[in-house]
Formats: sequence, C-alpha cells, structure tokens
Amino acid sequence: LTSLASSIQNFHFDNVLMNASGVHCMTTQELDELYASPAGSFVTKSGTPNARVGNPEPRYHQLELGSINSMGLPNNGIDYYLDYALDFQAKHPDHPIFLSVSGMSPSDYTLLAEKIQASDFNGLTEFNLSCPNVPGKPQIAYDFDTTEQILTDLFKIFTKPAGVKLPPFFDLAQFDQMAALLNRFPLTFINSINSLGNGLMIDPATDTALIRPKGGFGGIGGAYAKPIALANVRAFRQRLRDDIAIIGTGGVTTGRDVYDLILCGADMVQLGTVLQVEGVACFDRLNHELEAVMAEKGYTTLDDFRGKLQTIQ
Ligand SMILES: O=C1NC(=O)NC(C(=O)O)N1
Repeated sequence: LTSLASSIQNFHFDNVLMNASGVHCMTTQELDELYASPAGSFVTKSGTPNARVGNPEPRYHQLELGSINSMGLPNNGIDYYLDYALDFQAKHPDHPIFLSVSGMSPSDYTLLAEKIQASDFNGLTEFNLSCPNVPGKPQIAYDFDTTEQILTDLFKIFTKPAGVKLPPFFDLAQFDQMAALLNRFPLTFINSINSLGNGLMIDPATDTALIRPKGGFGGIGGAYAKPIALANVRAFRQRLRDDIAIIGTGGVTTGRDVYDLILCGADMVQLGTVLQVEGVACFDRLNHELEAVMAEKGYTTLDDFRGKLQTIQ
C-alpha cells in the first residue's frame, strides 16, 4: 500500500492514512514524528488567530469504545503552524501537508484565509467549521447561513486548495441542504466527520462526569462514531460534485473500518482516537490490515472498491 497513489485533485499521497487534526499534532515535535511515520500525510492542530490555552483539565478521557474530549481549541496559534508548514514544505517539496485553522468568529476565517493566501504555503488548508467544545460557541456548520457567509467571504480571496471539517449530520434533508451549499464553492475536499458533539460519560466510582469543561459535555470519537462517519461520508459522496474529494474521519480501529470508509467514498482516511490510544504504530497496523482485506477480495487498488457500497435491491 505504501506505493498506493491516492490523489486529492493534483496532490498525490503515498498512502491514504493520516492523523485527524487535534491528535498528535500540537507541537513541531509531534508533527515531525508524523512525517517520520508511515502516515501518507498529516494535518496540524487547528490554529486560531492567537494561541489558546483551551479548557480546564481533565478535558480528555479514553472510553471503553472510544473517547470524549472538550479540549477547547488549545493551540500555539496560526503563525506557529504556518511557520512550521513553510519550513516543512521547503525541506520536503514532494510531501503535501494540511494546515487546519479555526476561527473564534466568522470574521476570523477571512483573517486566517488572508494570512495563508498571502503566504507561500502550497499545501491544503482545512477550515474547521465543527469544533463542539468552545463554551458559548456553536458548531458553525450546524448554522447554514453562517456557513454560507464564511465560505462566500473566504473564497472571495482564497485561491489555494481548501476544504472544510464538518460535524456529523443526522438528517437527510440536512445532507441535501449542506451538500447544495458546499457545491457552490471551489472546494478541493470536505472532511467528514468531526467528533459527535456534546456527549457525556460518567465515572462509576464517583457518579461524576469524566471531564471538567461544560459540566462534562464533550465530543465523542472512536468506535462509537463509526456508523455516523460511514453515513456522512456516503451521503456527501452521493451529493457532492465529483471534483470535491472526501476525507473520511471517525470510528477507525481496524483495517476493515478504513476499508468501509473508502467503500462509502472516502479518498483519504484520518485517524483520531486510535492514534491517541496506540500512537504512530497504528499506521502500519491499519495499512497492513487494509491490505489483507483487499487481498481477500482480490483488489489491488483503492479504485477497485472506492464508493462501491452495495445496497439491498
Ligand atoms: O474540532 C474539534 N473537535 C474536537 O473534538 N475537539 C477539538 C477541541 O476541543 O479543540 N476541536
């Protein structure tokens, strides 16, 4: 699979696995480790206009079937990640990477876009429209009007490869509405899904919420998220323009889960909770497990089965 070429438009990645923003990507050291790993590419922690401390701890907890987090966008600021990206691309011109950015208000997205547009960054930019964990702030992409405004303002000035990180949707009319909106913009990709917003889990010994922020409310990731991730990838693949690539994120713990996201239409696959739990060893394990599933089916490339989910006739 390492020779596998999966492309997002003009970009070619030597394999489809990469980290999900927020996991193993806060510091230059963690980003360097991702480059040194078998991951095909990597994405930075969402950079905000100014560095942020984020929410009070405990703000992350591993669960039996996944994770809960209410980090609150702690990050070193957009300049830190942009500086890293510019230095990285000078050293590794043939290894395109993703810069994730998040605004604290709609106007922040234009500010972030202007900064990246003015820079020499030539990778892909992921505009995070779905953080569920900043107290008082909504998951932007649940508000269609605000999303339309942000994308309209953004694409007036941004001409580099861009995508949006979406929250999970749970209603077919919302898939229709969001896809119709996204199809109006020159997006290179969408990334679906972000964590399942505002879940709650309990410490059985103390009858207390597991994490401190927001009375214990946080985004759910891991195996719990798989059915929702599959449905969102499938629904957007069925509705989006063919030239908009889809990064599938959510619920991956085995190579079969990677296979299933690709079967639903994913061009690349991001790993969150499994990378947090297992570390960079998960990339080799999952690539080998994916290879085994493909071999079992007689497939040699992802194009043999991408988007070919069958339905019961
Ligand atoms: O977009 C995000 N999704 C999450 O699940 N957590 C982080 C965060 O809280 O920073 N952001």
